[in-house]
Amino acid sequence: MRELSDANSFDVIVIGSGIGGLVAATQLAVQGAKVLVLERYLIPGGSAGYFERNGYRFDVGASMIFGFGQQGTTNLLTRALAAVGMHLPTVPDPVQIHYHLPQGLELKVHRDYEQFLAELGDRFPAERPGIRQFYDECWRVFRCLNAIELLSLEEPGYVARVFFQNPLACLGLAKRLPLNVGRVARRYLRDPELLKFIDMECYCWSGVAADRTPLINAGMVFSDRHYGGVNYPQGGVGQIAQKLAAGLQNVGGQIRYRARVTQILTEAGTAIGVKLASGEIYKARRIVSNATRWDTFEKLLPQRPLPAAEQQWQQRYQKAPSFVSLHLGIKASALPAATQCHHILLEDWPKMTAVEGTVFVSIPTLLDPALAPADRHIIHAFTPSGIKTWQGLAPHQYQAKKAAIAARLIQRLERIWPHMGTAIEYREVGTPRTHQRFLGRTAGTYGPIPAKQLRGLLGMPFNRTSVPGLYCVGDSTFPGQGLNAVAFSGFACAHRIAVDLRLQRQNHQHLGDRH
Ligand SMILES: NC(=O)c1ccc[n+]([C@@H]2O[C@H](COP(=O)([O-])OP(=O)(O)OC[C@H]3O[C@@H](n4cnc5c(N)ncnc54)[C@H](O)[C@@H]3O)[C@@H](O)[C@H]2O)c1
Ligand SMILES: CC(C)=CCC/C(C)=C/C=C/C(C)=C/C=C/C(C)=C/C=C/C=C(C)/C=C/C=C(C)/C=C/C=C(\C)CCC=C(C)C
Repeated sequence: MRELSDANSFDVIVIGSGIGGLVAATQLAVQGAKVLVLERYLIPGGSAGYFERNGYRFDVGASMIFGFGQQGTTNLLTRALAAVGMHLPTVPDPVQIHYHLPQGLELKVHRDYEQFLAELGDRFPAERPGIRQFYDECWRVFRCLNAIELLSLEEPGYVARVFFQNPLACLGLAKRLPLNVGRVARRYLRDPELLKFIDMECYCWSGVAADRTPLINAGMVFSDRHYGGVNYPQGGVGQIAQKLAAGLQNVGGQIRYRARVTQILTEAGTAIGVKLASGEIYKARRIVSNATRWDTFEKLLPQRPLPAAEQQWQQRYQKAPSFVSLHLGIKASALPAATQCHHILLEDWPKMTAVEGTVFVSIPTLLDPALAPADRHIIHAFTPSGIKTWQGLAPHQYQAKKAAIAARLIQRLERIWPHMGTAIEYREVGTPRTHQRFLGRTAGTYGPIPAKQLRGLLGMPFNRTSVPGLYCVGDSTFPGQGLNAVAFSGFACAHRIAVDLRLQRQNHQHLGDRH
């Protein structure tokens, strides 16, 4: 391989600027590593990106944001930004989700825990004590997490330190790592409709029902929504990545856009660099992939047989379907005054996990009106869809299929907001093909979901891989999907690399201060 100038060699190269990649990059840069982020798209953020049309600023995907609290240790987005001197004002969302479920089950998850329990208890009076016991069990997980420094579980020094500092919290977590929500829910709850509701409470962020959803993750989601709360970043979700990227550059890191990595280069089995579509080569002591595991091992390392650990992982985890996303700009008059920002619609329980079953709706302009022209709102309605049915279509067939699914979605939205259809001023439809193309995620997948019932989070890989020098970050690593979850993965990955590159000792105090 030809000699590279100093400008082309780094301590760490991060492939992709999703939130996972950016958190890893910023954490390493503040510890003095020479970091380069390579992003194939025009702006940073990946699934947490945005696009602008006709005066509307639409979020690409993520919109219900955890991790922006002000206290504890689980407010990882607040911390990641602060580490590079950044702050993002947010707007508190008073209701996490307004559910519209079968048999007229209308329910709001209030930011106030007692108000939520009271509303759920009114619907299932006989289950009041069990409801409290179940959600309190989730709080126990959250309190353990929120009491400890959150870094790499692959680093024995950290695990020993954190255990010594807070043995009860660590034992509490260790005990619950192998558990799924379903088992715990059935311990306290009996009513079949209530158990279906718990399935939906899990499915809408984990992509699977309660039986397959790790309790640790549920502890985060079901408690943080009442603790730090769900908070919408002012200026849109895209601001998180914009600020992280700006912060990265302020602390000496570099980021390049339109820089698609086509290959991870190896020497004697060790990852040593990357090759771009342009033919340019960059080298680094460590390579981090924020692409999904499928893309990393099947596309960026195609010349190698799939490592045994990855084969095993692929048997345990499968690709969650992608989504069809309907982005609308509507006249504000179509929404009644007390409308909430996030909604979930389902008409038949058996369709919960089916393609076009559950509809997710986000109306971020209720929290930040500046995202749309005056007297207008943004509606982002999305529903699961697999890529197969979108492939091999002629352009007119593709357009017709998009129009048909948009019409079906609008009809379903009209059951809640009857004037929606006539209030639409702007419309754009994204499909699994769109997500695959713009996010570089194979089949446009939402991320890995258990292919069968697993032991909680125990099967989820950490950041190191079986290829020396290569690490993964983002939602195909522990603890999975979610911006706050991938932020954790970014902190953990940076920590493991800092130890491997011996950055940690000189900077430990620095990192510790920020935690
Ligand atoms: N909260 C919500 O409402 C919501 C909705 C959708 C998604 N999400 C979350 O967003 C998170 C995604 O975060 P993430 O960090 O794992 O990944 P990501 O997919 O957001 O980011 C990966 C980045 O890598 C880039 N990339 C991929 N391959 C590349 C290559 N070969 N060369 C250069 N760049 C490349 C992509 O363009 C993208 O910017 C998920 O956890 C998901 O759950 C949340
Ligand atoms: C020493 C000993 C003994 C032991 C040790 C133990 C330990 C220490 C352990 C630990 C552990 C840990 C640290 C863990 C961690 C975890 C975490 C951080 C987690 C997190 C999570 C998060 C999550 C899951 C989130 C998620 C979210 C999401 C996904 C969201 C989404 C949403 C959606 C999609 C929806 C939308 C809706 C509408 C629109 C309506």
